[in-house]
Amino acid sequence: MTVEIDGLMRRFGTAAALDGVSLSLRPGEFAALLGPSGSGKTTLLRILAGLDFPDAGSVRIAGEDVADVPARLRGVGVVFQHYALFRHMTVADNVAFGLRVRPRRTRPAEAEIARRVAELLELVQIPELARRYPGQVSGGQRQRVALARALAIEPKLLLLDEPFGALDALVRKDVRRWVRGLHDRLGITSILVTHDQEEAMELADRIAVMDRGRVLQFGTPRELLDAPQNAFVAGFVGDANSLDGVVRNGRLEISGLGVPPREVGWPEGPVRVFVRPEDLVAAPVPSQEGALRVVLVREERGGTRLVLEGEGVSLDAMLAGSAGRVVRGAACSVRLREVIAFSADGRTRLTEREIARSH
Ligand SMILES: Nc1ncnc2c1ncn2[C@@H]1O[C@H](COP(=O)(O)OP(=O)(O)OP(=O)(O)O)[C@@H](O)[C@H]1O
Repeated sequence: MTVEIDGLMRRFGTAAALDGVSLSLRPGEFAALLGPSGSGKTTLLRILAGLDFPDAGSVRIAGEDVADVPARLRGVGVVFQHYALFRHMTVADNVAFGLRVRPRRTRPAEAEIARRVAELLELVQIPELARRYPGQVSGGQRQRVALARALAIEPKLLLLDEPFGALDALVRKDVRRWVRGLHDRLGITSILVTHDQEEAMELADRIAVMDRGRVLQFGTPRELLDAPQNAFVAGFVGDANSLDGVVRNGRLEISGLGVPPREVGWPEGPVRVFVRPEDLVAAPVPSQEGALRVVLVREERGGTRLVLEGEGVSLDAMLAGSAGRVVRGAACSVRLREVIAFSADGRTRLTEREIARSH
């Protein structure tokens, strides 16, 4: 089932919540909308669900323009962060709700509804909770009820708005893996709204990075990490250090790192430079030589992660494998392995890996 979103605009007063959003989803795809608060993610989801309407642009679901299709006839299942379960209804009645409110013509008989609810509770692995009320089950179980309720109408498209936000970290990991498995088994198309990168990276086939009502890039997690198309994506995805740089006389100078200028074939002028922690390799030096100081040391699986501070900069770096141990307060120098840089307006990617080659 395809979803084609074309040129969506949505204004609230003078502010544009969506400012020309176009996206195309493949059948069976799991997409995520990732972006800071207020970037328009929920507005886009609400328009897809038929709970809000665009000022311009179109949405086609399975080839059909849904502008005039009311929410309950769109075949779209929605799960919100706060479940929105009916507290006075049992788990089974909550799941049955979407079927019972159908117009009589398409409403299944009660026996059929009961059969489908039992099947769905099996699917989400909580058959024993059918007669309980939402207040009598755990957060993770409530989330499963909300999913079963969204799936009851056999949606072609499943919309998930921060569905794991209210769960604690451990349950969250479990539930999201399970949701991805369910998506794969049912063969539906899903869109997840989140501001948690790790969640988007783990769950989604492709991620749309949003900022201020626009989609700045739509790509696989790998594409976003390896080839960000603009400075916003480079800074937002993957914890990169963002640094001021300038190209002068054909050489790139990066402020605050204490690394020598490098020859680059870029136009003269200011640039924004992004360096991932793995590509900023630190090694201790005698204290009078180092411009950078270690302020935090954290042991990780892949090595020792450091936070370094220098004149006007705070950097996430990795300790060189050969460096032994460092303590807080130690002086360090750094070596750059790979950088991604953009022109000052953030729109033109200059080049990658140029610095790496010059080492
Ligand atoms: N009903 C509304 N009335 C006025 N402004 C709104 C309304 N709904 C959303 N907005 C504004 O539109 C912009 C986009 O909001 P939206 O909720 O889509 O962002 P979001 O990316 O989902 O944010 P969050 O991650 O905080 O949920 C925000 O500036 C918000 O204040």
